[in-house]
Amino acid sequence: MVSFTMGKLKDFMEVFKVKQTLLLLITGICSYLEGLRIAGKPFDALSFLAVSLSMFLTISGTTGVNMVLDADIDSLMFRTKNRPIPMNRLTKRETLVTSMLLIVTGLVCGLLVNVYVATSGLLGFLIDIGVYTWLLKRKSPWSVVFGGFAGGMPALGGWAGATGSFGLGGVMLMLLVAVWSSLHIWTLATYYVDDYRKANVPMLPVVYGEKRGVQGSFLVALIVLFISSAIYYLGLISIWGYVISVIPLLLAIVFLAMSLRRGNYRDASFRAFKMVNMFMGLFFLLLALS
Ligand code: HEM
Ligand SMILES: CC(C)=CCC/C(C)=C/CC/C(C)=C/COP(=O)(O)OP(=O)(O)O
Repeated sequence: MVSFTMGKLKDFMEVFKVKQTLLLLITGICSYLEGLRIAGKPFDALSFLAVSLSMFLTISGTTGVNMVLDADIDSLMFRTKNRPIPMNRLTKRETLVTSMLLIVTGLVCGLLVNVYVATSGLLGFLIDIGVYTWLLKRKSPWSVVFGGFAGGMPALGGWAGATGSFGLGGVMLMLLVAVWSSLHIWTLATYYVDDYRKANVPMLPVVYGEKRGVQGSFLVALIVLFISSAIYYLGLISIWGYVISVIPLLLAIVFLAMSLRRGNYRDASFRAFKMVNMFMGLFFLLLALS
């Protein structure tokens, strides 16, 4: 019985995409801490716990619903074919029921803090599942430009949990993550372009080619650099926090620019993917520490 439960737990951890959920949670928690600093409010353990739990549960549940809806695509792609649902280690039904329970519990936790935290959680779910997964992912190369705003919701909700409203700082941090999401996925999709093509997912590099995938990533990386600079000028992150976190982003920009001359689009995109994830984690951790 115990091994069965441990096995199920491991499968649910995979369905909830632990690494992605963790970085999303980091953006939300660090926005919360920065919001407290800017608002001059004291740290309140109960509020912090409720906001963190709300985000963890809604993000995990949303990812689980995405996995249920994408199970057919996942079974066709090398990168995702061994996931729990395509491998019949979890049923769609148990995954959907568990995910929806997590989302509802997460939204209630959010409401315990304020309506803004709950609203950002609900928007994250609706944009990820409604706009990205259901409406656009199988139809448009621009799906992630809109779906990325789901990724920005934890940052917005964290800020609102601390300050009591969606302030300029929260909107700027949300925008950073939302725009960064296109860079995050287009670098990955350029590396896995054959996989996405096999599954008929019209990601940018599938529709317009790998070079366009790199060009799109390069352009978005410059926009992310601009938004991160604006956040620095708003006084939300210190100069050393900004400089340290921007280094991997600049490296990604160099990798992408060089590949436009050398033609090694895939491996440059994969290296850029790792760099831009490092940028995101560093930026938010140093935002909260500075
Ligand atoms: C529409 C927005 C997004 C899409 C479509 C997306 C998609 C993906 C995909 C396809 C992967 C690879 C997963 C795998 O191979 O198992 C991934 C990994 C990941 N994502 Fe996202 N993601 C999005 C937003 C975000 C956001 C906003 C964050 C964090 C702020 C994030 C953090 C991560 C992390 C940390 C990983 C693991 C990276 C690694 O394996 O090194 N993602 N994402
Ligand atoms: C507050 C709240 C609920 C926010 C939601 C945050 C969130 C889960 C963002 C991730 C966005 C997303 C669509 C990832 C899955 O992409 P994919 O299906 O293309 O990835 P895959 O190919 O690896 O399955």
